[in-house]
Amino acid sequence: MNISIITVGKLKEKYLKAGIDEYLKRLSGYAKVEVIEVPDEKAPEILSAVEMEQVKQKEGEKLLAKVSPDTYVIALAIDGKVKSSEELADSLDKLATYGKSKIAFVIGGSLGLSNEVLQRADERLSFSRMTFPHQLMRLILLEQVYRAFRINRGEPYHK
Ligand SMILES: C[S@@+](CC[C@H](N)C(=O)[O-])C[C@H]1O[C@@H](n2cnc3c(N)ncnc32)[C@H](O)[C@@H]1O
Repeated sequence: MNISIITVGKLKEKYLKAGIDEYLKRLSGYAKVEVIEVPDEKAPEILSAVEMEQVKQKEGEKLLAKVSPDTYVIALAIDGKVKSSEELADSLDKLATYGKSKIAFVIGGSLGLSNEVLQRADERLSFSRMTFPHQLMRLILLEQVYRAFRINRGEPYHK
């Protein structure tokens, strides 16, 4: 299985980078996983609603440019479907069974994902109704993907 995590902005914090590298290393035994960063749109702190939409749209175009037509896209969205770790594991297992070998998880920038990205997505996944910083979201997602592979292989994992 080929998994891409497509994200906005360059990861700056060392502590997040260390965690992400650790999970990428752990995942290397289970799947080909890569993190793709697209540049964020430079914008002032205060934006009008129209400007915010423009930023999301431009970032969305860059995110979608990294998605091939045969990729199954899972958009991370606060108002998406909440799943347990076991349910996520089961979804990934089913995708593999049905021959979906390319999966992209898409994480929005600080303003979120554009409608175009949400429309392209095959599903929207929520990690709760809370808002997480997009850079931390990468780490949380990688840990859950790792957990999913451990669950599917029947390997022990921390409850
Ligand atoms: C800082 S959040 C954006 C917040 C923005 N107001 C929104 O509603 O999308 C950045 C990105 O992280 C991801 N994200 C943050 N919290 C999430 C959650 N609880 N579940 C799923 N994705 C989340 C989403 O992809 C989101 O676009």
